Amino acid sequence: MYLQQLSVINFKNYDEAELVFSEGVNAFTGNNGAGKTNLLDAIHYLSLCKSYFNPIDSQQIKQGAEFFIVTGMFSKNNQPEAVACSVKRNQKKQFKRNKKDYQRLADHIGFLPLVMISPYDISIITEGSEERRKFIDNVISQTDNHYLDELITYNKILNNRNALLKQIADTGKFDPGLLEIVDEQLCTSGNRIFERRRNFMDGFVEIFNRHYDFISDNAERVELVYESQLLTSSFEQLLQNSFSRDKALERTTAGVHKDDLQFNIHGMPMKKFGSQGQQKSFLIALKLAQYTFLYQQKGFKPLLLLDDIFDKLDDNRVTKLMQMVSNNDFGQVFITDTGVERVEQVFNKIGVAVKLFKVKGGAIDA
Ligand SMILES: Nc1ncnc2c1ncn2[C@@H]1O[C@H](COP(=O)(O)OP(=O)(O)OP(=O)(O)O)[C@@H](O)[C@H]1O
Repeated sequence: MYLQQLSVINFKNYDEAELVFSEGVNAFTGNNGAGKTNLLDAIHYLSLCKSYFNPIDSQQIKQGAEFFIVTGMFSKNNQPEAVACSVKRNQKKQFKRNKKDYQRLADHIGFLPLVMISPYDISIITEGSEERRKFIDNVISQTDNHYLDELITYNKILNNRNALLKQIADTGKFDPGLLEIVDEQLCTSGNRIFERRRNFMDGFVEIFNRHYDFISDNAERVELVYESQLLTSSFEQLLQNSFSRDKALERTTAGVHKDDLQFNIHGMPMKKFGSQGQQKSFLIALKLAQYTFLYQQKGFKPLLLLDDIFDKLDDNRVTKLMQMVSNNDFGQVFITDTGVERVEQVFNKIGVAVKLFKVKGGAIDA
C-alpha cells in the first residue's frame, strides 16, 4: 500500500499544493516553519481521519479561509483508493473513500495503516500513565475495531461506578445490589481489555527489543514492561480490596484504567536516567515495533512518517535507522528535515534513492 498523490487546499499554511510521491523514501526539507510537518499531518488525516497534533479540526483550516480539503490517491493491493477529507467551519467533517461518505469514521481506521514518529512523542516517556495507555490502545485499535468499542464500554461503566460512589458519599445511602451489578459489568469488560493488552504486549516486547538493539548497536540495555494490577490479582478482588478507599475518594482506584508501561535503561527509569538521544531511540524503537506489529497483523506495509528524525541522534544511529527503514521490511517512508544536504548525504551513504521536496513558506519545489 502506498500514497501516490496528495493534494491540499487551505490546509494550515498551504493555499494549494499537489505532490506525487515515490513508493520508497520521500523527504520534505526546508527551514523551520516552512510547512514540512503540515504535509505529514495531511497524510495522517487520510489514514486516521484527524490531525496527529491538534484534535480541533477547524484549527487546521488556513487562517482566513472557510474550509480545507485534503485528498490522497493510494494504491492498495494494486487497486486505486481515493480518500478525501474536508472540513468547513461550523460543519461536520466529511470523509470519503472512492467518493462515498463514511457513516462512521471508525470504519476507516486501519484501512490505510500508518505510523508517525514525531518529537511530540516524548510525552509518552515524560508524562503520566495515560499517554502510555493511549499508545497501547492506539496500536491495538488499528488492528481490532472491537477493542475500541470495548474501551468505550469500559469507560462508560467506570463513569457509572464513579457516579454511584459519589452518590453514596453525598446521600450516605448504599445499595449493595446495585454496586454488585456495576462491579460485575466493570470486571467483565476490564478482563477483556486486560487479556487483549497482555497478549499484545507478549509479542510486542520481543519486536521492540530487536529494533532497539539494532538502532543502538547493542550499546545499552533497555526494558519495556507491561504493568497491570490484574497481573497479580483478580479484578473482583481488586474492587473488594479498594472499596473503602474508593468510597472515601469517590472514584474507582483499581482497574485497567491504571495500567502502565515501565521504560527502563540499565534497570533505572528511562525518564530520569536516559539521555535525550537514548530517549529518542527508545521512542523510535517503540514506534517501529508498532509498525512491525501492524505489518504482521495486516499483511501489508503501513506508511511510515518520520518527523524531524535526525535531531538528537548521533551519526551511527541515523545511519542504522535509515538503513533499517529503507530495507524490505518497510514500505513507503516520509521524512522531514531542515537540511537538504544532510538528507542527501545520509541516503547517499547507504545507497538508497530518495525523492526530495523542498518546502518554502507553504509551497513545494519538487
Ligand atoms: N491554520 C493555520 N493557518 C495558517 N498557518 C498555519 C496554520 N496552522 C499552522 N500554520 C503555520 O504552519 C507553520 C508550521 O508548519 P510546520 O509545523 O509544518 O513547520 P515545519 O516545516 O515542520 O517546521 P520545523 O522545522 O520548525 O519543525 C507555522 O508557520 C504555522 O504558523
